[in-house]
Amino acid sequence: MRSPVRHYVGGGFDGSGVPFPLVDPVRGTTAGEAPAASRELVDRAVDAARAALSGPWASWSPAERARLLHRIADGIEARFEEFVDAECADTGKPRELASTVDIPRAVANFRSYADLLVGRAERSWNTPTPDGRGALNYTVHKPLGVVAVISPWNLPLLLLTWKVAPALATGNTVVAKPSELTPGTACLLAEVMAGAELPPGVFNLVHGGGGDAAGQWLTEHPGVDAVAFTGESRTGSTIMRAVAGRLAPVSFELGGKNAGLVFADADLERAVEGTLRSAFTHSGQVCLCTERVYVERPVFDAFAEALAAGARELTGYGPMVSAAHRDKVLGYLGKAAADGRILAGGGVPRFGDDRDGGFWVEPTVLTGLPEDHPAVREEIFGPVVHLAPFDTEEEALALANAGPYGLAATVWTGDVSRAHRVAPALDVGIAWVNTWNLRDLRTPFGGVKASGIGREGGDHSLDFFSEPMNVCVKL
Ligand SMILES: NC(=O)C1=CN([C@@H]2O[C@H](COP(=O)(O)OP(=O)(O)OC[C@H]3O[C@@H](n4cnc5c(N)ncnc54)[C@H](O)[C@@H]3O)[C@@H](O)[C@H]2O)C=CC1
Ligand SMILES: O=C(O)/C=C/C=C(\O)C(=O)O
Repeated sequence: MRSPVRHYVGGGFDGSGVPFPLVDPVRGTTAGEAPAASRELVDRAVDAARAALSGPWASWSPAERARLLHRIADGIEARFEEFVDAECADTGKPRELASTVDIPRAVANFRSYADLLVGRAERSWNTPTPDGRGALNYTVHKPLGVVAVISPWNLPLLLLTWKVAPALATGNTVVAKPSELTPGTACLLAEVMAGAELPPGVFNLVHGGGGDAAGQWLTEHPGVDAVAFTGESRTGSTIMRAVAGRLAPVSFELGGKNAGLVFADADLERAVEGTLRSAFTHSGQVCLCTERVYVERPVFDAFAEALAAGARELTGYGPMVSAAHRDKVLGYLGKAAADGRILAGGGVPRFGDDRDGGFWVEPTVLTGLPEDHPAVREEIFGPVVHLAPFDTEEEALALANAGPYGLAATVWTGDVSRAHRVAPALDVGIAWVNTWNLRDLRTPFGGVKASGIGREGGDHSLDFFSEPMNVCVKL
């Protein structure tokens, strides 16, 4: 059984609220419960965050805030195995994934924003004036105020800390709401915060659902100055409407339907290995995963055969996060089976043990569907990839750039000129050439079209969470 999930408001833990069940995705059994925050508790969290803005936190220097971020990172490392346990219990993801990606990246999120903060430059300009004495203009960065951070269930701690770290680095106060499906590591993070000598109210955590629950009450709250959100594009639209009346800024990382392009000049083995990783990491439940691959016709059959064989051989993958999500993914597979061909997977694996009650879907390779088919156009967010051939570079680009999303893409080619021609022509926020998900936390991260608003990462996050103010001094 998990340790109790609690809210953290004004520097104190709080277990109030109607409990909702937490389900083990591996077996489908109830594995604990979490309290749903009342509207009154959400109000208290926002009030605590507002009050903390004018408390001792306001006078912390960037160097002090950077030291705090390192203390938080140290605190996560000190309880590393507990964090891994909680992340696996909530998501069902393989231990290997949580211990090499999710939890180390949460640590890196705090450390890298600490380092960026210390090295951040304030710009200045010498401005000529008619009297010849000039003026000095310089920029001061102020916090936005109370920031709501709303995060999804797929990479719970990674995506929460990706926003909490820069928000605190820049002097804001935070009210965080993790996904109701995966509250465990956020609660451990609050325990780490409680031991990190953070003034009360600087970091607050409330649990509960999205619509007509903690998420909505937070985004509609007049005391929330900005919203940073990762999740579904439709939820992003709802949140935009919620903040529109008070014109609060938003930073959104939303869905994707990411394309991979495999050219005939690519190292095919490397392209297959990379596509297995980009399609099936965390069973496809990463917004950056590849869901459609376009392969140059001369190598289509060889690529399809090798990818399908690789998918059939995959072991050690995890389940879908919930029964509802499993049913959504299987719904797409049902339609795809009727309208196209399944080259690998396509169903539910049988284990002959208690995992048969869990939310599993086989790694699946599809082909033969038209481009307007729901399984090719809509974000499935599961272990499903569709393959289609192309004949020219122009056609490949047109196929990749079609559709409402524009988050990420991969290009597999052995031709350097082609790589530099094709990658920038893709309508996405990030294009990888001969690799996937190689991340440098200083680079801009986000999507175009329905995949997001704004960029996070490096200075982009520090800029979003700050209000730049110009001071002009006549000399
Ligand atoms: N980064 C991405 O691209 C992600 C995409 N998804 C996609 O979204 C689908 C649904 O997953 P969910 O986690 O349910 O995504 P979601 O967008 O519904 O939820 C993400 C977060 O937003 C909150 N939320 C939901 N409705 C809200 C509202 N009206 N106001 C404020 N907060 C709200 C949720 O409680 C959760 O904390 C998945 O099947 C997948 O297709 C899910 C996770 C990440
Ligand atoms: O920041 C990263 O490296 C990963 C981000 C992934 C998402 O935003 C997602 O899966 O939702």
